[in-house]
Amino acid sequence: MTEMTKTARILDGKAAAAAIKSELAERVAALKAKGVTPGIATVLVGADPASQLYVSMKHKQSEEIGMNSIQRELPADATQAQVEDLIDELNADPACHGYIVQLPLPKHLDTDAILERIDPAKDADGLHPTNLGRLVLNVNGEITSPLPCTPRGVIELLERNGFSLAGKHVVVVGRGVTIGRSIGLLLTRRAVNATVTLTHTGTKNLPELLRQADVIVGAAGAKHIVKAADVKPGAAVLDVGVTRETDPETGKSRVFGDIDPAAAEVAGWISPNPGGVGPMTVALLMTNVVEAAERQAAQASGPATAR
Ligand SMILES: Nc1nc(=O)c2c([nH]1)NC[C@@H]1CN(c3ccc(C(=O)N[C@@H](CCC(=O)O)C(=O)O)cc3)C=[N+]21
Repeated sequence: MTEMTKTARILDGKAAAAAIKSELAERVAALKAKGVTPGIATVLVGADPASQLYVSMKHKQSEEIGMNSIQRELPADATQAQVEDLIDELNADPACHGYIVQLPLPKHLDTDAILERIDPAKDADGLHPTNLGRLVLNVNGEITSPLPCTPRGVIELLERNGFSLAGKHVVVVGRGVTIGRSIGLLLTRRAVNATVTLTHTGTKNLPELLRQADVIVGAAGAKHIVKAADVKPGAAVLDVGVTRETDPETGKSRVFGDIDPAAAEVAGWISPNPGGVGPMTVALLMTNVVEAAERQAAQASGPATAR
């Protein structure tokens, strides 16, 4: 008797992100031909090394596809008023078509007030209350406002690998705004047509629900909360969770996902972490800004009658 170890196909986020970036490079070139260089900005408050790394990644990749990148920094002890002045400045800057405020912000700042101050048309994260509200209200029509990046990245990663979500049951683990709470708004739109169950660390019958899933999105930030035994054979499993632990013996920091690695032997598809949804988030962040620039350019040259 031969023992076969099945291995899931990889949802390669780096490859899908590279494809998106080459498409974006063409759209950037088309905008430049019309005299518009799409500009992305980041606001970093303080000098957290992980945040600095993430921000520099975003600038490097934006410049690679021909975008203009604007890097703004404030000291860790910046006041609420200083951050809000910078937001007002970027809102008014025609060279900045979209931007993010890198999270988390220092604890003394009112994060919600800062995020709500961003011009919704320039909201590169797609998480401004106005943009989330538009998603809630518009189930059928075309959406002409920025969309949440990571949820959009998850959907693009599946679709670009030939995985159709129509009619599928997606079980999402995690209720944070960046993924858990917002991804259902995209997945249940008629254009995608998936069915969504939103679960979290307080869900009592989580294994039972997971076993019914055609797609599992692990975004609770709870180490290995999704066990191999809870994955339906052939299901697509996407790992978006990040849990950092310091090894007490070596003192080294290690990163764990929400998915038990043994799930790869049961799943049909698996997105690695790193190399999965992370690169997609950056690609969709840039997509939001290019789309914002396209809309702002169209408005500037549009008919003068409609008001
Ligand atoms: N306003 C705001 N918007 C964000 O989108 C946002 C944020 N704040 N704060 C922090 C988190 C984290 N985040 C990541 C994006 C890409 C990778 C990524 O590409 N990771 C690589 C590995 C990169 C590496 O560590 O070398 C990967 O998964 O393969 C990771 C994390 C965006 N965030």
